[in-house]
Amino acid sequence: MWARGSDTVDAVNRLHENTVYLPGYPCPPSLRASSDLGAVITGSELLLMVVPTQYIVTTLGEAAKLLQPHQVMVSCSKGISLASLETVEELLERLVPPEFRSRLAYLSGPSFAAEVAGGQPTAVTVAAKDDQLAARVQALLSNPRFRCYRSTDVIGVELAGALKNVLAIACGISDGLGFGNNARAALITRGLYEITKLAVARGANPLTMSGLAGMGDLVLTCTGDLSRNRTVGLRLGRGERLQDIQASMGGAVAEGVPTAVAIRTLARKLGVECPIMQGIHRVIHEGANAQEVVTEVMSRELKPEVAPDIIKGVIANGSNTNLMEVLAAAGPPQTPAVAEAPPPALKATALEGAAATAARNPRSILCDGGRSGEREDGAMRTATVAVLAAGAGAALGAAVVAVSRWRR
Ligand SMILES: NC(=O)c1ccc[n+]([C@@H]2O[C@H](COP(=O)([O-])OP(=O)(O)OC[C@H]3O[C@@H](n4cnc5c(N)ncnc54)[C@H](O)[C@@H]3O)[C@@H](O)[C@H]2O)c1
Ligand SMILES: O=P(O)(O)OC[C@H](O)CO
Repeated sequence: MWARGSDTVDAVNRLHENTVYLPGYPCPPSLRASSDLGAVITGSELLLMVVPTQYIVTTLGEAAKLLQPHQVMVSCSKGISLASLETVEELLERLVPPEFRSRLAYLSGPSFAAEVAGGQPTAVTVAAKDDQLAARVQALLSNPRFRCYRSTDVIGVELAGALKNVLAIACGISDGLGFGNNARAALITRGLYEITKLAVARGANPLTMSGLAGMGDLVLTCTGDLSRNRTVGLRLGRGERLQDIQASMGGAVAEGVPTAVAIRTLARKLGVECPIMQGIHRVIHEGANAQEVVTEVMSRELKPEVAPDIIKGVIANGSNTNLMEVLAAAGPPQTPAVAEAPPPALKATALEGAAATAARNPRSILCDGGRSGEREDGAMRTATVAVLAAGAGAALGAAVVAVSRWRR
């Protein structure tokens, strides 16, 4: 093991415990620590790179040139470079020799170090562009207490791991302000939507966001008090200053603090709207009042839960997902049959008609068209219901009937 500080090296070699960063968890006596990075790199077959993202370039630097194609490097860092807006994948591909690029893998997912060290059951994702490399790392690192899944969606796994840290700070702030479970659940859910939009805009598979590196790590870090990012948020919400919080962390890092800056710039460049992430940036880096930011975010223009252009992006980027295989296998889409909203007195008949149309057509899905919402003074209206014939209807099975009613 390489460590920067001689106190860490000493503690691991003499006491067989990382008393500086992970006290209370004995290391195997066979583990040797050194501060000679070149020696550690050249003497290893599989390297785990676990340096905080903002220090990767200065730490690895010239030593990256020592890497040989028979070796493998697995990054466990979760962040985005503030200096260049690069993901860890992009940073490493720039630093290592060209022939080593195919030897890079990325490990991410819900994994508090203390629980892993304590032998608690943990599941993570290992991503590599080459599935065979991912499978090799998966086999090497898995054991009955540490289960690795594999993926080839490197950008998805990387962005999910980096962006959840910003949301963990948001959840901490919310809890620190005294908001309840509803607020935390809303932040996690709408935060995942923002992560998905950004990741899909960078070419990620949307399904990765519901996996261990996405939803898994997001839930862990937003709700688990072992999280440094959530803890920073909690203390901010209770009124402490960021500088004081960071100064008290003994060198430990909350990756979400710099990632919040990087992601604001990245979101602007990609043209992706991320109100929660932007709000967090304003609170932690611009000194905005958290209560006021919450009110602003909650008072924005009302909108659909999932924007239509996101669905298009998801389909376009999900070309290696089962969904696209299902769509392709189901053949060309059929002409949509649409049942428009009837006057209130006739609605039951029209809805039954729409449902009957769906039932006759095994390839159809019946869903809420979501187009109504216009006010008709004091009147209660029934939502427009559209029967959309989608090619995947047959494969998806049951038709869903969603009818909504509302009163203003
Ligand atoms: N701790 C976890 O539970 C956990 C789990 C999964 C992934 N990660 C990721 O691993 C990465 C490292 O996190 P950690 O928990 O090991 O860090 P940490 O907060 O425990 O420790 C910070 C580390 O950064 C080093 N450091 C501080 N200043 C530095 C500098 N100027 N140059 C080089 N190194 C410097 C310190 O020596 C120390 O090793 C992060 O990207 C984190 O998101 C952490
Ligand atoms: O302590 P945090 O907030 O850096 O989170 C640690 C890991 O990323 C959890 O998977």
